[in-house]
Amino acid sequence: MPVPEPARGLRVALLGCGVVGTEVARMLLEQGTDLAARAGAPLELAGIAVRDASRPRDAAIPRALLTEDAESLVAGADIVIEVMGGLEPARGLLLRAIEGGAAVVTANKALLAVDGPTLYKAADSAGVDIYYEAAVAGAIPIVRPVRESLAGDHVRRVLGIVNGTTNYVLDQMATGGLDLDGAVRQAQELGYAEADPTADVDGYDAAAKAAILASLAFHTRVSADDVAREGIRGITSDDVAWAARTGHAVKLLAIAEQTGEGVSVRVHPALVPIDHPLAGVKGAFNAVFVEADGAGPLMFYGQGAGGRPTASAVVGDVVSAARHRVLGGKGPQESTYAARPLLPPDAAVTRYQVRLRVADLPGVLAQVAGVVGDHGVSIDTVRQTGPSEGTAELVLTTHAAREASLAATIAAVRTLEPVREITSVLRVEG
Ligand SMILES: NC(=O)C1=CN([C@@H]2O[C@H](COP(=O)(O)OP(=O)(O)OC[C@H]3O[C@@H](n4cnc5c(N)ncnc54)[C@H](O)[C@@H]3O)[C@@H](O)[C@H]2O)C=CC1
Ligand SMILES: N[C@@H](CC=O)C(=O)O
Ligand code: NA
Repeated sequence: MPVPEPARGLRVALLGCGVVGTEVARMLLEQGTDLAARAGAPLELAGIAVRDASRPRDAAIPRALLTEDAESLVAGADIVIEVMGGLEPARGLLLRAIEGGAAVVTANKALLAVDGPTLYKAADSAGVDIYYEAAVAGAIPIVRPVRESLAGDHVRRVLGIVNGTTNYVLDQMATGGLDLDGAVRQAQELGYAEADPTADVDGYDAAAKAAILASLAFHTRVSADDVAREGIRGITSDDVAWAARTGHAVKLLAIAEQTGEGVSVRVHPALVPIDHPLAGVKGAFNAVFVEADGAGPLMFYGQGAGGRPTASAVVGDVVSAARHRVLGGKGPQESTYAARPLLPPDAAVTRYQVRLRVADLPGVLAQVAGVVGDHGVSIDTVRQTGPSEGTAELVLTTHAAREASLAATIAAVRTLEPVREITSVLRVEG
């Protein structure tokens, strides 16, 4: 039997050698034999583009591979991996890689949520792959299942925790371990946070991921600007403690829904009942629920951040792209044929928990309840604590109401004479 010709090695260019890039390089170098067998050709790490090649680095990174000339590295590559982050030069380098005929793999959700369509169109025209599993929920296979496994189904809703940093921070606040700033610092040290962690804290990172997931799930172009976004900066330790007292956990949720009217995508903190599976998602773990007509409910769970888990998703994509180089073919392209209308943020319908401090006088509860009812919002439960120093705390939980009705209700309640303070307004989900 003739001995098969060894396949030509594929030149892989790595852009960025931070938390994720270091682990991608380690996997490519340490698992070369297995990866070559799975891809059908050796994956040769041709170089690693960095800002400063003289900086001390992990011992696994061969100095000879480091270059400060990303443009030249990209020019000769079969597969380009972008784990630098940021919009530029990442976008320009990826476009040049695609135009030069390379397949690209990126973890850069911020870029994809802002200008993904430019990259998808370029990849389509050049007939090359663009893969981005690591861009949503780190190690969890979610992009591929939504894009490929559910391509025959009708997805109604995607709901989940897609930011590891904020989940870690809320967890620390709940256990009394650290305050928001201290927990964010620790998330940075653990490699979960973005280069600028305000992207995590203020919900931009989760909004980018929600936009990518909604685009895939609903075959409709959704960009970061289309997502109603609220981060966790306003969440206090008191909110977290009250949540526990009323049988909830505070979570930063990403919710993408398709209704008869269109598509709504939002990111905000919410109270999740303590017996709901999302309430049990701890640390930097993520979980995503997908509800589809045929499949019914699906749940995806795993590590949403961190160097090695994210590198797992990146290297998986590299193997897929390499297989296409060896065997021919191409992965799926962007699908936006449905072009569903995008609904305004205040069209969302959800339940709310409102905490307010009121004067401890007879009839106050009836007065508040009357104003709430006048706005078409119905109260599910009321809880009162106090009195203390002449005031009592009311905790109202509503039935499902439109965001716009709730906003008008809160504005009216705030003007009532006995109302001293609206302490917090949190959505209740799950
Ligand atoms: N850290 C995580 O858990 C996850 C990160 N991601 C994404 O992966 C990407 C990388 O994230 P990290 O590794 O955490 O960031 P990082 O900040 O640790 O690493 C980025 C590296 O790229 C380098 N870099 C930036 N601009 C460069 C340029 N022009 N030329 C050469 N090198 C350049 C930086 O110096 C840095 O070392 C980002 O897009 C991030 O959003 C995605 C999922 C999870
Ligand atoms: N900063 C992100 C990293 C992964 O996408 C997070 O905390 O989830
Ligand atoms: Na993923």
